[in-house]
Amino acid sequence: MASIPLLLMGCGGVGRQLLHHVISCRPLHSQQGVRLRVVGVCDSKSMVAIPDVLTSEFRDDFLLQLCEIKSNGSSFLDLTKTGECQVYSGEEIGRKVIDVATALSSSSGLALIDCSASSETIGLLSQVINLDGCVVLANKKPLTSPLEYYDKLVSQPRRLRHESTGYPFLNAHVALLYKVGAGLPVIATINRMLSSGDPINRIIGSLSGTLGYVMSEVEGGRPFSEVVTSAKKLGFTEPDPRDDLGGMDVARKALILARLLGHRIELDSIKVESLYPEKMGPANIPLDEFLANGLPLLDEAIQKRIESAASNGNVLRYVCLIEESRCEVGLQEVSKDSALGRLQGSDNVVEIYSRCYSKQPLVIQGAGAGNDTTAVGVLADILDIQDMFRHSPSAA
Ligand SMILES: NC(=O)C1=CN([C@@H]2O[C@H](COP(=O)(O)OP(=O)(O)OC[C@H]3O[C@@H](n4cnc5c(N)ncnc54)[C@H](OP(=O)(O)O)[C@@H]3O)[C@@H](O)[C@H]2O)C=CC1
Ligand SMILES: N[C@@H](CC=O)C(=O)O
Repeated sequence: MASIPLLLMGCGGVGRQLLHHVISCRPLHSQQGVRLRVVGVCDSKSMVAIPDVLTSEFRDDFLLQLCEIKSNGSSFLDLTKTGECQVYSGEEIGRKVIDVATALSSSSGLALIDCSASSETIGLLSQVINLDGCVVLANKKPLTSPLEYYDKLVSQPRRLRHESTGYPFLNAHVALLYKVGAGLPVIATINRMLSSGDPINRIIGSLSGTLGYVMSEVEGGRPFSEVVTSAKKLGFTEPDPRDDLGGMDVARKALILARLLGHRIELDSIKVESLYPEKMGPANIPLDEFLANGLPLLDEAIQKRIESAASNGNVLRYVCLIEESRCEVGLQEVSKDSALGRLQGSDNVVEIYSRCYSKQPLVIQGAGAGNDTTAVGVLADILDIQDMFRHSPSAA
C-alpha cells in the first residue's frame, strides 16, 4: 500500500473539487493499493492540520465540512481548535507547512499540492522539495517566477529512480508535475519528445479555456461581457478574469512551455496582447467595478473585431506562438477550417512541430479549463508519484 500524505494549499474551485475527487475515488484507489491521506488544508489566511501527521488523516466527513465552509465564503478560522484539527493563521501557516514536511521527511515525505493562484507559494514549495517532498501544481505562478527561483524549484534532484516514467523530473525523489491546459497531457508529451531526442522547434496553440470559450460564444452572437461573466461562473477563469483577458494567464503557460524547450526567458520578455485597456487593470479599478462597469464598455470593440475577421471568412482566436526566440500571445485571425479555427467552447489545442512531426504537427486537443477537469488532472499527477511513497514506514 502506498500512503501519500497530502497538504493542500488553496481550497477554492479547483481545491474543493480535488477533495471531492479524492473522497469519491477511495474505492478505486483502494483497488490500486493507494491511500491519499489529507493531513492539512489551507486558504489564503488560515490552515487546518491534523495533530499527528505521521499516522492520522482527516476523516472524509471533515473534509466535506471544510469544503462547505469555503463554499459558504467562511474561513477556517471559524473552526475552534478541536482534537480533530489545529488551526493556524498568518505567519504560523508557513512554519506549520515546514513542520509537517520536516516531520514526514524521515518517512514518506510530504506531497504539497498547490491549488492556489498565489505567487507567494514558491518559497514553501522549494523548501518542501529540499525536505524530500513532492510538489504538484495547478498554480502556474511559481513556474513563471524569475529564473533564479524557477531553477531552484525544478533543478534539485535527489535519489534517482531506475524506471523512466517519461517525466524527466520524476527520475528523482523530488517530483514536480504541472499542467498548462487543465488536464491535457501537454507537458508529459513534450517531455517524452525531448527526452527521446526529438527536438521541438515550434508550438502554436490556443491555450486559454476562457478565451476560447469567449471567442466562440461571441461569434455565436452573445455580448462579450455576458460571456466573460458566464466563463467565471463555469470556473474557467482565473480568480480575477483580467488575468485571462489581459493575456497573462496564456503568457504564463507559454513561458512554462518555452522554458521546457530550453528557452531561458522571463515573463516580461513575452509579447502579450491585452483585451482591456490599462486603465481597467487591477492597479486602477477593483474587480467588482471591472465586472460591473468595465466589461460592458469592451463589448463593441470585440464585436467589431470578430465581425471584421468574419468578413474575411476567418475567425478570431487568442493564439500562443513559440518559435526559436519568438514567444508571443495575442489575437489572430485564423481560417475557420484550421485546427485553431475549428475550436469550440473551452477546448484548447496545441500543435507541436518537431524533427519527427515536421510537416504535420502532433496535435493535442481537449477541455482546457474547468474545476472538474483540472482537479482530475491534479489527482492524476498525485497518483503518478505514488511509487515514491510505497516503501515508507507509515505505509500500511
Ligand atoms: N479553473 C481552471 O480551469 C484551472 C485552474 N488552474 C489553476 O488552479 C489554481 C486555482 O484556481 P481556482 O480554484 O479557480 O481559484 P480560486 O480563487 O477559486 O481558489 C484559490 C484558493 O487559493 C487560496 N489561496 C490564495 N492565496 C493562497 C496562499 N498564499 N496560500 C494558500 N492558499 C491560498 C484562496 O484562499 P481564499 O479562499 O482565502 O481566498 C482560495 O482558497 C489557479 O492557480 C489556476 O490558475 C489551472 C488550470 C485550470
Ligand atoms: N483560466 C485558465 C484556466 C486554466 O489554466 C483558462 O481559462 O485556460
